[in-house]
Amino acid sequence: MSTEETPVIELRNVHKRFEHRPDLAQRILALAGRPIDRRTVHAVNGVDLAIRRGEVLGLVGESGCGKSTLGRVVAGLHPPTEGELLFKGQHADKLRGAERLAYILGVQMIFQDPQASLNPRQRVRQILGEALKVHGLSPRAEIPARVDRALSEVGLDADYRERFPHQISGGQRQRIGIARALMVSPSFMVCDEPVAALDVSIQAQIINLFMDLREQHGFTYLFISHDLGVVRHISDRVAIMYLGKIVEISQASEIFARANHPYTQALLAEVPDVSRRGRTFIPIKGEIPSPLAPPSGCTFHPRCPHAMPVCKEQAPPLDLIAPGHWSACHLNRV
Ligand SMILES: Nc1ncnc2c1ncn2[C@@H]1O[C@H](COP(=O)(O)OP(=O)(O)OP(=O)(O)O)[C@@H](O)[C@H]1O
Repeated sequence: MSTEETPVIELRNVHKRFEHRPDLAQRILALAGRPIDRRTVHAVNGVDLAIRRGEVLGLVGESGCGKSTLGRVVAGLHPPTEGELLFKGQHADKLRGAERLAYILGVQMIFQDPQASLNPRQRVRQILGEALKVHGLSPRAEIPARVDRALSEVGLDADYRERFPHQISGGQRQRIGIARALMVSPSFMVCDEPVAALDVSIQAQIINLFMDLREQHGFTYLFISHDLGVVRHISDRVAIMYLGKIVEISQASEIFARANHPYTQALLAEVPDVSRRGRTFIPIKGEIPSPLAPPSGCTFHPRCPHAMPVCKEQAPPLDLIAPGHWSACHLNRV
């Protein structure tokens, strides 16, 4: 395989498990002697995924299905519990020194809540310059000019340099988060619900900024969102996640025109479509089960309108059902 074809990121049978985090009520009950629930949360449950250079891969699914955890695994913030993570064809856990730094800086994460991810006690120039200083990536004298360049790339003027995060609006704070990522010249961005906390009008501006940056720098994006409208707008391919697994993946146009998996079909049916007034709104039956006790077989079977006996017993693998289109459903096997 030539370097051109090597995916930027490749996951091979990646799992991420956590010890269950007790909530406040459970911690209070534990003080009274009630045993703490020590079951394991299987947040990512055997994901195979290759992300190609320059593509925008949208990752969609309901809250709690493991999207953020998968994004953090890709960005190197969570080591996989099991399976392999490759960056440009090299095993991420074997990278050392400059190669490890190239991965850690090359894959930047943009978070939903820029307020929480920006140090409230630092001015914008300090927030933006920090990684360059820590890693000795630039002579100190050159940092202010690089800060101004990054601010200009995200559409902010140099006046923002001296401000603190609380002196900036939500949309502008997200621009600062993106400028901070740009400072270390990444090639890949994991965007975890980056516009979910913003007003709709601001959302469009930030999405346009992501697309402009992609054009200028050739970035690759893993774009995590529960909003199919946003994902449809920007993605080349879309992966649908359910209880820690990818259940369908294909070109975005294919997913929206010919969704195969009953879960994807249900998600699409949930998107209110203003252009088709009077369309019936079909919510997905029931709630997403807890990853502490996932259902047997196909984990979607308790909510699936087409469930068959085999669905309760065997987990369907991802099958190739059309060129570039994979879906994990027993209906494709009967
Ligand atoms: N550090 C952690 N410790 C324990 N459990 C965790 C941890 N991080 C995530 N989880 C659990 O893993 C599961 C998947 O969470 P994750 O945040 O990845 O889902 P998500 O699809 O991104 O949801 P959301 O959209 O609500 O952020 C959840 O049950 C969550 O409680």
